[in-house]
Amino acid sequence: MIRLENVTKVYKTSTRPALENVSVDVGKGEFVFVIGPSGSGKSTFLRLLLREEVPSKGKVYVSNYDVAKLPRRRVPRLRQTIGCVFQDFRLLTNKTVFENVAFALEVIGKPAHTIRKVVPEVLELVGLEGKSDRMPRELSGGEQQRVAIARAFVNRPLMLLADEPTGNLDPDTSQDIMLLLERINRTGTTVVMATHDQSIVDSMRRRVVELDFGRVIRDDARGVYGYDH
Ligand SMILES: Nc1ncnc2c1ncn2[C@@H]1O[C@H](COP(=O)(O)OP(=O)(O)OP(=O)(O)O)[C@@H](O)[C@H]1O
Repeated sequence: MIRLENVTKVYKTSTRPALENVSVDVGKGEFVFVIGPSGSGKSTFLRLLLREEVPSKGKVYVSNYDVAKLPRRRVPRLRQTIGCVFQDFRLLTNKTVFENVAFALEVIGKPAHTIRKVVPEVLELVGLEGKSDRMPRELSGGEQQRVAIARAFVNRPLMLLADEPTGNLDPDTSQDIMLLLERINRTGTTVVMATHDQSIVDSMRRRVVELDFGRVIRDDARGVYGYDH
C-alpha cells in the first residue's frame, strides 16, 4: 500500500536532511504511528505520500504507483485515494457540518443524490447525527475533528493520513477520536498517524515507526512510545 525505499529528503533551504535513508513498508489495512520529536520528519513523511513533496533520493510508492513519477495530471487522482486529517481541523467556517462533508464530494463531481445519501451515513458513523446543520463554531473541538474525519472518509479512501489529530484535544476527547480512527481502520482503511502523544501510542499498542533527526530508529509491530515502559 505504502512503500518508502531509502528515501532521503533535503529541503532546498536546509542543509540537514528532513528524512534520511528511510525505508518503511505499510500493508493494506495497517494502523501505524509515526512518532518522534518536533522536527524529526513526521510531516515530511506524510507530505511525500501526498506528492506535496518529492524525495531527493529513493522511491515512494503509494498503491504501487511511483509517486515522484506520477504525471502532474494524475496527482489529483492519487490524492482522492488518501483522506487527510490535521491538528487544526481545517473546516470551512462559513459552511455547516453537512456542507463541509458534502463539499469533499462536490469537488470530485459526485451527483447530488449520492451526496444526500452518503453524507448522513458518514455523519452517523462519526457520531454526529443530529448536528448536520450546526456551524463549526457551534461545535466542541472533538466534534470539529469528527467533522474533519467524516470529510476525509466520506469518499472511502484507501488510506487515512492523520497529522497530530489529537494535538488540540484534551485526553478524554483524544481517546474518543482514537476509537473513531480504529473503527475506520477496521473497515480496511490503512491509517498512518503522526503524533507525539505518548499516552495514546502506549494505549493503542499498534505499530510504531520512530523518527529521530529524519532517521528511522525503531519500527515495532506493537509498540509503546518509549523503551522504558
Ligand atoms: N518546507 C520546508 N522547507 C525547509 N525545511 C523544512 C520544510 N518543512 C520542514 N522542514 C524541515 O525539515 C525537518 C523536518 O520537519 P517536519 O515538519 O517533517 O518534522 P515534524 O516531525 O513533522 O515536526 P513537528 O512535530 O514539529 O510538526 C525540520 O528540520 C524542518 O525545519
